[in-house]
Amino acid sequence: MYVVNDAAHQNPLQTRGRPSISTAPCSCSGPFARKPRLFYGGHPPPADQRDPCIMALVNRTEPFDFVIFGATGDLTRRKLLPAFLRRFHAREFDQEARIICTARSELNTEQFRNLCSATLHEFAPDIAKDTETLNQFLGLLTYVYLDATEEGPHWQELSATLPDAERTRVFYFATAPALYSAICAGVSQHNLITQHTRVVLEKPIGTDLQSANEINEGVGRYFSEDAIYRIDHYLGKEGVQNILALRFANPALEQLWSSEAIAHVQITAAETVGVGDRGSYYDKSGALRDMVQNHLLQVLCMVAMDAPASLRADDLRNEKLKVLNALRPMTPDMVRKNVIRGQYTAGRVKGEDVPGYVEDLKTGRPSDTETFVAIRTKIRTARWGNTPFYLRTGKRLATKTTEIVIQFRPQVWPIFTNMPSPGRLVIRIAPHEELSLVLAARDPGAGGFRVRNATLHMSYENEFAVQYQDSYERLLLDAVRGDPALFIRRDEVEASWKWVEPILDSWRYALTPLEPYPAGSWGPATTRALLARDGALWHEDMLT
Ligand SMILES: NC(=O)C1=CN([C@@H]2O[C@H](COP(=O)(O)OP(=O)(O)OC[C@H]3O[C@@H](n4cnc5c(N)ncnc54)[C@H](OP(=O)(O)O)[C@@H]3O)[C@@H](O)[C@H]2O)C=CC1
Ligand SMILES: O=C1O[C@H](COP(=O)(O)O)[C@@H](O)[C@H](O)[C@H]1O
Repeated sequence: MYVVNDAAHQNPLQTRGRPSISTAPCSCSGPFARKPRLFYGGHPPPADQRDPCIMALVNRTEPFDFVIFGATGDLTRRKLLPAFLRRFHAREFDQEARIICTARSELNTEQFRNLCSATLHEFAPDIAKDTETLNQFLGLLTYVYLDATEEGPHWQELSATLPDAERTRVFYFATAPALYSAICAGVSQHNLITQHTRVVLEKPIGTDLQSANEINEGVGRYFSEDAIYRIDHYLGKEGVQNILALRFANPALEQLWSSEAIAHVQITAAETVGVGDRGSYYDKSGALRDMVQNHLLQVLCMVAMDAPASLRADDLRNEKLKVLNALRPMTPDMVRKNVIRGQYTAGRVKGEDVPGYVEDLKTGRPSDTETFVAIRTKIRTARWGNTPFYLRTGKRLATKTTEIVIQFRPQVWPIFTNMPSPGRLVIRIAPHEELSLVLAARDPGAGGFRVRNATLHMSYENEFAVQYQDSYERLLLDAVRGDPALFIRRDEVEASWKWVEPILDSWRYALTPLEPYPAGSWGPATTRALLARDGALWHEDMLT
């Protein structure tokens, strides 16, 4: 049988999708013997359709211990456990792995596994229906009651689940950040930090620069920076990583990648969902902290950074940091002119009536938290100095869309009398990964030389016949393997907060009005004016 070579790789960005296989002889007989079929890291076919010789070309991990703090929470249920189940099903790790789940709910392991079974049927139904895989996976889970803020025997119980100091050990903090320091102190006091331990921090890393520093220092007292993995799930998205390939594997495109050819860049993360049951968190956060400080700025970095020397973590992070440091600082006057903040009111989304934000909160009190933000900014570099970047995100918008629009400049001396609007490249990340290049083309037929726009379109789903990983699948296993390339370094967090803070300060003095927008729209009406003054249109307006 052909077997996967388990050699740990150095950088999944470089090796992902092409791990080596060793050629131990196949022990099978019949039509499949010596004729292995291969698939690339996606989900293998259901068990009953599996070719006995199929070996996933996935980078198998060594056995590891993964401890989740906050294992009864929403994130663990909806994202972490389904992601692990999928990777287990793809045979990226085997039954020697241990996933230790901790929280304050009074449960034993059997009760916890039963809860997980129901959760996995809900959030990974395609895999959970394979009972053999599901049961094997549930067998990896152990539940330990643990209140991070209290000393007590539960820490010894946790310790007892971690007998092997030589194994990779990951602590995943899926709790409120206020608990991070207490958890670090607990694992340290009980000698649970080994030289093979790393820690994954969920967002938000703070609500401003000072609180971010407090969190980073709190964790930094126990873990060195290279053992701290700050997750930003946007970096794990296939479409976001593809920005690297698009830019740095297509030199012709990279030649155009500057203010010389690019009039402006739009980065949009629009959601149709409202605040849901995360109101108590969201109302203290708002769209600027929840989405812009982290996800949108990271995407902006991927679009704007210079080519890194390699795909190694620090090379990537150094280039991203330069972009963050080059963002034009916001003064109160600039915030007033360049930032729109809005809050959704009742409206219709996808054909359904939905309530406004304040009703969604169910507190009975008004709120001045923004559920929408649009920002016009510039990057003070020779490459980008003359190109505005527009960022926009919001809840209860017209469609679920995450995309980047690269708007090219118009022809300097048009020889055609009826030139259409200048071309653009649209990098769509959600709901599907797609690339569209809008170019001018001659309209065929009689009637003179007419030019109009035509679109070259590529859908990743059609182009690459693989079902690729969700970002949490990728990032969890990157943390296990010890590859920090898609995680955020402390100085990036600080630089992001430094840029965002003046906006928050200016809002505190009510210098920017909170504008209502109906659910199902594209945000407050003034959002259009932000671009109109540069003679530009948002993407949806270009299409009408
Ligand atoms: N949910 C999401 O979609 C996202 C969440 N995040 C972040 O992930 C983190 C977790 O979010 P989420 O799952 O939604 O939060 P939840 O409130 O749903 O879950 C919190 C978890 O923390 C546990 N917990 C609370 N207090 C203690 C304590 N003193 N000791 C030990 N465990 C404790 C809870 O256990 P118990 O209930 O048993 O007490 C529960 O398991 C947050 O930082 C959030 O910002 C980030 C991105 C998305
Ligand atoms: O981190 C967050 O991201 C989600 C949006 O993520 P996406 O992958 O669906 O684009 C957002 O809903 C949530 O408020 C925020 O905390």
